[in-house]
Amino acid sequence: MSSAVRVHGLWKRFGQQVAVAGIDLDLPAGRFIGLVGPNGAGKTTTLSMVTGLLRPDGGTVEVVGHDVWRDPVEVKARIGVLPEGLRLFERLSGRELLGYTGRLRGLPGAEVDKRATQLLDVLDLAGAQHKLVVDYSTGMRKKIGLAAALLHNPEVLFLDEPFEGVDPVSAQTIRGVLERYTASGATVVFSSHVMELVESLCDWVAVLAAGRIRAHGPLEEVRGSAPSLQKAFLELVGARERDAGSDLDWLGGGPR
Ligand SMILES: Nc1ncnc2c1ncn2[C@@H]1O[C@H](COP(=O)(O)OP(=O)(O)OP(=O)(O)O)[C@@H](O)[C@H]1O
Repeated sequence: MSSAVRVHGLWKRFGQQVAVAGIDLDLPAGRFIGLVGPNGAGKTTTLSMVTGLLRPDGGTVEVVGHDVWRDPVEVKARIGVLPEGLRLFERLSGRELLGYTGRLRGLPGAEVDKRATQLLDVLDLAGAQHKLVVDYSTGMRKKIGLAAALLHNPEVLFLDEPFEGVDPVSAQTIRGVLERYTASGATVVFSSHVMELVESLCDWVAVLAAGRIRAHGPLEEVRGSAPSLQKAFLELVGARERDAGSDLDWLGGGPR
């Protein structure tokens, strides 16, 4: 089994807050991989360090055999990233953004045009291609960000919460593109706290909580005998079955 990503002893601290507490991970190539964990678990921090956006305090990261921090250009040529809080060039149209991204990636102009037309079409953005990105909706921004991340046909695609704020129709479209991409041997690593989504898309998962890996492996292995990934996840992160409401006796009907 070849690895898409190898992480060893990864650490990140923000002041007193330890965000990532010594993670070891070996993510296999050609899989649809989900990085799951509750809010604040360290998913974004981990993905930022793995993709060369945030320097770790300690540890190493290798992507397709190259060290991310020693060999950043080699790694960045082989990966696509859809980061959280995606920043785009707002005053470009969707089509111009792809044209610019393609040239930055060193692709010939005619090839960029061809790929951009196909991606805009598949992602249902052809009608909005000449609109400025600043006027795009949340879902449209995710889709144009995804198109920009895919344009150079990366070996590994990293997506931070790609379905957040996306309607079901756009989610289905994104899903179709990603499934087709992994079916051809490429690797997707995406973060989410929506278990149903991860369970239906991924064949390999890593569960992160409080900056540590709680479980990782093929989906069936991590799910174990639990009826769903959600249940397995709640057990793994040690969530108590709280009586949500006993302290909120003022909430709802009755005197205000
Ligand atoms: N730039 C920063 N400065 C200070 N603390 C930070 C910073 N970035 C992250 N943290 C802290 O690190 C921890 C992990 O945050 P991170 O954003 O990686 O979690 P996450 O799993 O992506 O969460 P979510 O699902 O809510 O997006 C949190 O406690 C967060 O408050």
